[in-house]
Amino acid sequence: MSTLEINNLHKEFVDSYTGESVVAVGDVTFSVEQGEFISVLGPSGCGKTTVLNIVAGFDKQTSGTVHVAGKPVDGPSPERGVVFQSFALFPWKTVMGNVLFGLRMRGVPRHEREPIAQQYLELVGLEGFERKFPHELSGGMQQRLGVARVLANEPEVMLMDEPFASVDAQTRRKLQEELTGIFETKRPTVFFVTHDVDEAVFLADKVVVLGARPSQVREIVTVPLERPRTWRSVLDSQEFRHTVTYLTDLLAGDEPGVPADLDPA
Ligand SMILES: Nc1ncnc2c1ncn2[C@@H]1O[C@H](COP(=O)(O)OP(=O)(O)OP(=O)(O)O)[C@@H](O)[C@H]1O
Repeated sequence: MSTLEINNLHKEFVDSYTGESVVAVGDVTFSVEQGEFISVLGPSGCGKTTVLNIVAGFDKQTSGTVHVAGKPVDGPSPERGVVFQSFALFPWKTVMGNVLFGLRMRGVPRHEREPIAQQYLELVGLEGFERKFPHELSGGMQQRLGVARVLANEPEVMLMDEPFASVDAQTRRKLQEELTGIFETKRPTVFFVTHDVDEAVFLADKVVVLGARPSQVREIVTVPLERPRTWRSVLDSQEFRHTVTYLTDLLAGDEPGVPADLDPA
């Protein structure tokens, strides 16, 4: 049994004013194993966020099924923690308070909460900032807090919707490396939506490529890179460049080309 199983997912939105319907997700089927990192790529508007929202329980599919750890998804749950692009932290709570909140909601006994929260804050490099408020942190630190808050709940799957899109390019690289390190330490199951092919390949074990609307899975590409990964080692690797080229061609709608340096012609 896979941790996340999506079968024949289909979603139509009906415009309440005109009555017209938009097919946001055509027929999407794929699964994610426990401890696997999946990136989801696809053209703008192909339904990536809609699939994520349905897995999160924020939205309901028109047809098809989503199971997490064998149970059908029925509304939001800390078992499917979401890291948002906009951070979505509690501004009135401290860094520690933001992490403690989920633990309290989950019914973790009071005396266990703080050590668990501390462990996850250390994991994301926020030790020493426990008593600060979110507005006192940089964008990158807020995003790391978002990751700590979700992981402290030990979710079945961590859902991430372009979490690094609003931070500068240099911080983004750093956060991607940190997320890889966290993934390699804790091995959560991750479902990561992005537009960025390099990011998708750097982070993931597999990249799920969705086609244009009405979306279907075009291909699932296994990333042939060993872990641990750093940008330095990955950028030097032929496998990384070939995988990025292959996916870029796929997204452009071309037949994937043979990389020039492998072309015998
Ligand atoms: N609440 C909604 N009501 C009506 N249409 C919607 C709604 N949410 C999404 N859509 C439509 O569904 C389609 C898929 O949107 P979605 O945001 O899931 O795509 P996406 O692949 O995540 O896009 P992007 O890459 O641009 O972020 C789009 O055509 C969008 O306009």
